[in-house]
This record gives sequence, C-alpha cells and structure tokens, in this order.
Amino acid sequence: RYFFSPVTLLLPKHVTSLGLPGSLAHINSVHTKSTCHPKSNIFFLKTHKTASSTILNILYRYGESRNLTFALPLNKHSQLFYPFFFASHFVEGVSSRSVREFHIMCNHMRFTKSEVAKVMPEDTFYFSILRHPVAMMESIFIYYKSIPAFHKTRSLDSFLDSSWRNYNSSVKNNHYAHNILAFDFGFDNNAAADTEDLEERASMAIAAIERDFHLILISEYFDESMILLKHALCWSLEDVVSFKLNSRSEQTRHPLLPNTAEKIKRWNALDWRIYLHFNTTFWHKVDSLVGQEQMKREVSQLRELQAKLANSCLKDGGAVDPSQIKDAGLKPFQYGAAVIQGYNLNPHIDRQTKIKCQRLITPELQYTDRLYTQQFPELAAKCMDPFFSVPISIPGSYNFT
Ligand SMILES: Nc1ncnc2c1ncn2[C@@H]1O[C@H](COP(=O)(O)OS(=O)(=O)O)[C@@H](OP(=O)(O)O)[C@H]1O
Repeated sequence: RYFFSPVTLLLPKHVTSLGLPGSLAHINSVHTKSTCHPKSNIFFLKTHKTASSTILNILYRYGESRNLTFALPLNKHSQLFYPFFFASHFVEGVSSRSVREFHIMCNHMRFTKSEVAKVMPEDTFYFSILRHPVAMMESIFIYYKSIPAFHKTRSLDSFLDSSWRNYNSSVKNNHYAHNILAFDFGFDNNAAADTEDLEERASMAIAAIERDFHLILISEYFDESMILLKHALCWSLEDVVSFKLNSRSEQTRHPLLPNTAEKIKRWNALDWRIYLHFNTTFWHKVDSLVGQEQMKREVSQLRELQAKLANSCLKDGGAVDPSQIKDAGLKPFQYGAAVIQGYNLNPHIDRQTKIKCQRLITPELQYTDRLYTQQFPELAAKCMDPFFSVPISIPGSYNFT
C-alpha cells in the first residue's frame, strides 16, 4: 500500500520510470526520489581553478531555462568584487531594491556567510568544490604567473624553495599563491606546515565549512560530484551534464618533480588539511545519499549522455585551442601563461539543438554578460555607454592590474 499509492503522485517531473519493488533498499531509494522536490535556491562558492566554471555553466543553464533570478555582480562585473570580503550590496538589485527574490548566486567571491544570507532565501542550498592542492597549485602557477609572488620565479619549484624569503602576503594579489581555498572560504590563508597553531586553525576552518555548507564536491571526482549534486538537489541527469570548461591545453601543463608535491602540501598546509577532510566526507556522502553501486551506474549514464551531446554539439568532437575557435563569442578569456581551450559548434544542427549546445560551451564571461543583460536590460545599456565608466573586471581579481 505504502509503495503504490501516494508516492506516484509526488513524482518530480523528471523521474520517469520506477520499476517494480525488488528489495527494501530499492523501496527506500524510490521513496527518496519520489518525495524530493527539485531545489532552485542555490548558493555556489566559486573557488579558483577547481572546475568551478564548469559548475557555473551548469547553474546558468538550469536557471536560464527556468527563468530563475541570479544574484549577479553590480555594474556588469564578472565577479562579486573578489578578493574583498563579500558584502550584500555587491549584488545588482540589492541596494536599488529592484529585485525581490534571488534564486542562484554563483560568481567568484570571498565568502562571508552573514552577507550571503542577507541576499539569499533561508532555504538556500549551499555548496562548493575543492581540488587537490598539488594539482591546483600547478594550475594556479601557470594562470596567475603575473602576480608579484610568481612574477620573477622561473619555476614552481624555485618559488617553493624560496617562498619564505620572497612571499609577501600584504602585496595585492599574492593571496593566489598561498592556501587559496582557505582564502576563498573567508579564512586567514597565511599558514604553512610549521605554523604553530596550524591544526587548531584547520579544525576551525573545517568546522565552519561543515556548518555553512550542505555539500562539498571534489574536482578529482567530477562526475561522481555531479551525481551527488543531482541527488542533493533532486535534479535530473540532464541537469548536471556538462563539457569541461576553462581547461588548459597540454602545452601549458607542467609535470611536477616527485618532491614538489610534498613541498606544495607543506606550503599550502591549511588547504591540504581542508581537502583531506572533505575528500573523506565526500565518500561518506556517496554512501549515505547514493550508494556505491548506484553511483557507478549513474556515472556511466552521465558519461554516455555527455558523449552523445559531444557528438551532436561539437564540430571537432572535443576542446580546441583558442586560435582555432571561429566564433569570438565562444572564445574563453586568456590569461597568464595558460592557453585556455574552448569549443566550436557543429554547424549541421537545428535551431533548438543549437541553442542548447551554445549554452553548454559559452564561456563564463560571455554567459554572465548575457544573463545580466537579460535581467537588467536598461542598466546593461548604460554599461555599454562609453560615458558611463565602469572598471573592467578580469577573471581572478577585481581591478587586476
Ligand atoms: N569537468 C571537469 N573535470 C575536471 N577538471 C575540470 C573540469 N572542468 C574544468 N576542469 C579544470 O578546472 C580548472 C579550471 O577551473 P575553474 O573553472 O575553477 O578556474 S577559474 O578559477 O574560474 O579560472 C582547469 O584546470 P587546469 O586545466 O589544470 O588549469 C580545468 O581543466
């Protein structure tokens, strides 16, 4: 009786086939699916070099196709005045009171929970993503090569060997070089392996993240992360499919020497501890929310769906270097010593498919710009006016020079 009656009435639109009851576990999973409601009040802390642009694109597509309202940066900026601590008035429509209700906030910011809570509804789902600090540091070193901390160093190794001597935390933009995860979450990032109160500070940071966020994803397990997110938000598989955005071409990746990884873990000791903790809780969440077997099944369904999409949407079947991208609107922003890849659209697709495919491969800056124009057409027109001077924002920093 329990299985057949009210459950079917509560199905979210995207749950299509339920099958017949086999075991108690199956009934439980059916029950969870059938009683959950897709969440649309979402906060995503967009951390740096963690696959966060790919997630931003997922959130943009979800919100745009459902007419949800985004908490976008003031004056058409691409970031919420990072690296300053976030304040609610950084969001367009807050001070002017022109927006009544926001659904999704996901642009780069330095997190301050109390200020985010002033903008977002009470039942907002908070999540973020972490990446292994070693891989992250290699990516950051190439992308932010021009920051003062890295500027004069030949290699990441030479930076790490002399970091104590060269690193000055009070110089603008140097925060990218040290515990950037901790920094983005709003903590003091100045700590290394020999910092006296390191363990205490790491425990406090971890406890605060546990308190403020419902889910922390892991970049190394991106597909598993998307399945976990799908379950947590009660979304469909189609909602979490994506193409890898913002990835560097092979020519700008630098393999690390064996002991470099250890040096990075010591230099970014705070991030390393945070990462280790949430890597463990990630797998606990997989067990409690999805289960290992179902996870495997859903990950392979996701990959199949992505392969199908790549086949129909993309001209060259995959990512290409920016010099080969035909449409300037689809060219990702290039920065530092990195070559950031993008995609070309398959020219032989119908109009409806084209819209869907285009959204999947639109880079962060262009997509943010478009959403702003849709939400604030009059303000957007003013921002285009050459007499209305707005500082240009560059990914990675507010007013980066
Ligand atoms: N799906 C998926 N899975 C795994 N890794 C992925 C994915 N999407 C993006 N990436 C990698 O994430 C790096 C870019 O991160 P961000 O988009 O967060 O960068 S940014 O801070 O917004 O500039 C960048 O890493 P590097 O190539 O090492 O620089 C991307 O390759």
